[in-house]
Amino acid sequence: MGDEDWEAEIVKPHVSSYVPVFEKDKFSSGANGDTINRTSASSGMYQELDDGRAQPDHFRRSHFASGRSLGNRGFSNKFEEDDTSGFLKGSNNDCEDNQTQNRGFSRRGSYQDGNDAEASGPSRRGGRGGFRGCRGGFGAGRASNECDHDDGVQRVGGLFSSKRTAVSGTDSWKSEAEGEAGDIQGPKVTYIPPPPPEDEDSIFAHYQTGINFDEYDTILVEISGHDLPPAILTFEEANLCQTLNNNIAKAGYTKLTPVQKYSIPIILAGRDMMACAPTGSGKTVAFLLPILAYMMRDGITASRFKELQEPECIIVAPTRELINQIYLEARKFSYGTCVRAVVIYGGTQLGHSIRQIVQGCNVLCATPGRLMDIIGKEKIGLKQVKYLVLDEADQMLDMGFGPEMKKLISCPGMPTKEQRQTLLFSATFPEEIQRLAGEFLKSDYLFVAVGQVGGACRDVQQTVLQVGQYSKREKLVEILQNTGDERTMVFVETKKKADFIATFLCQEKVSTTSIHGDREQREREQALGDFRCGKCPVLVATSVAARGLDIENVQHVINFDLPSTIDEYVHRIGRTGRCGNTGRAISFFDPESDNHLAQPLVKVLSDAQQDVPAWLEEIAFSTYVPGFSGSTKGNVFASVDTRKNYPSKSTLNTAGFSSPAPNPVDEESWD
Ligand SMILES: Nc1ncnc2c1ncn2[C@@H]1O[C@H](COP(=O)(O)OP(=O)(O)OP(=O)(O)O)[C@@H](O)[C@H]1O
Repeated sequence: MGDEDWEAEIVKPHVSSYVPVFEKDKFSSGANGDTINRTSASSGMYQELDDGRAQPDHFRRSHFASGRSLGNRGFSNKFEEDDTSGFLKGSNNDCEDNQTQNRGFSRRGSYQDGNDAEASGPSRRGGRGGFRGCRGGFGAGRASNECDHDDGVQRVGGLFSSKRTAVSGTDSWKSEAEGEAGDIQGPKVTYIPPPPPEDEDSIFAHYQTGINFDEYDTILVEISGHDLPPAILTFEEANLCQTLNNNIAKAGYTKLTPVQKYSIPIILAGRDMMACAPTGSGKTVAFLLPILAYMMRDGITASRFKELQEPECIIVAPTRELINQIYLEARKFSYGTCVRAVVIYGGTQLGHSIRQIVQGCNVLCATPGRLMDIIGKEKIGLKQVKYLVLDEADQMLDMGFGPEMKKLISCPGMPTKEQRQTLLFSATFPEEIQRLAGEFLKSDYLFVAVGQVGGACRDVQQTVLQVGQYSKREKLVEILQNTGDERTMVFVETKKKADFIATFLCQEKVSTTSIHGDREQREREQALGDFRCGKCPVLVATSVAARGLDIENVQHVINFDLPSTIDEYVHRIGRTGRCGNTGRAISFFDPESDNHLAQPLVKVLSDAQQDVPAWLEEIAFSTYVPGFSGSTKGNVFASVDTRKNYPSKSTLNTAGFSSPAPNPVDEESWD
């Protein structure tokens, strides 16, 4: 049975006016004649919204579970399953591929931008068949990822939703919001995210570094390029202004992480760079601090009286939640200064974004779609851009976002790469993407690799279990029974499956919420909030939550479905084991669909000194994967810098590294 059938089980396909799917105790899907029985406890999995759309009610009652009693576990008493499939069937019509999404209704009737796809159509399926698992496989990333291609339009089956949030009456930008949909027929997006708390305690709230924080010093760092500025070992050596130092102290930072030791002086020296460092090792601060330091040094101040706001720094990231998180970090470290950070992202009212900008904007944090919208509306000028930061840069440059990024750098007014500083950060950098980056970076950029390029965070204990797709739910419940109230992210392949698994877990009395691209922005933020605060200790997510999110106390990541690429695997499991804390990742490996990942998975596991199951090694060695050449053993770099003829230097980033790094001009000392 294909994914489409899987997804169909919770879908009332192509309904334009909602008929409760589980109106009767017994739902006959018709097409296949399979039946779903439900107990009264599971009644009303879907609720009708006042705009006629169906809403899975785990969203409403995701906190209903008193504790996490899983006593009622096992789903045989809930569903009658097809013996052979283990999955409930509905109509086969509702496959979630790009074509379908581009044309018609998804389950909730929301019309989905084809770009915002996970398991996106042909390329995704094709990826299963061919080799896409190895990092370095061009095009392996974006096509299978769910990100935020924001055009600001909430598409609802070609109809305007009747359920709208009121726009404030005296909204001078209302006309802009009206125009948000542009040429595309669709309702305007009116969601205005609540402002973040303003009190100092909230701004500087942070979590503790973990027991392995000092272990970062033992990671090998490799830098390549000419004229490397010396690394710094302490915050003091960065010579930041007093306000920044105060903010660093309030944030609870006492010691630099390796990527910070190298990136801060490189950026302060005005160099372009590409930095690859493990998930959770502090890349955000590595670029924010030197940028803010520059702004402080140059006396940059935000002015709400300027007609045209011209930010000095633009930061882009692939998802709304991630860019918001980066913004909160920027706000934290610019606290008490005259530098103003602003965040804009899709799924929110365009007028709101514009209002934020006109109040003064030095650091503009944006998702690509919203950024291009704002630029198109001439609400910001680009002439002053001194810093362009691409976080999750490999994703920002791949097939999905690459064209938009190219448009950005060729926008009228945007300084050329020679005139601006461009900074690329990620935990993964496939070689092909590194080559594409040349268009964005000055030719003498520096490449910093902390640990192995694309390697997994060593603080995550990785386990791979062989689980066929029909046993996955049972296994999931079994694992969650043992994790108690610990925060767990469960990654699945598709948006529909995310809904289904979340609903299923709610039925099993596990407080669960979900995040994926079919949910409205308000719901996404609510879900993340409920997960962060522990109200819902389980978050079922698609790849939209795979990268960058920094959530305290995520102890577990479960790959219910493995992703199509190894790079995404590395990002997903990196939601735990952050900042020196330890975490666990359990992945369900289904030999029916995941064999293409076996080789890169073995490599990632062994490089991170994790146990590699014998069965996985067997599959890896029996599966021919063209193009995969990575060693499966040893502590070698997979790839560092795709440029040839650039000197590189490896150094142990030890705590006892008490003098500045060797004179970088002395290239011989690098080898
Ligand atoms: N020097 C430091 N001391 C203490 N905590 C730090 C330090 N640097 C960063 N952190 C904290 O570590 C956490 C992870 O940082 P960050 O989100 O920047 O990681 P990242 O490398 O960007 O991860 P990812 O690859 O997943 O995006 C954050 O909570 C951040 O505040």
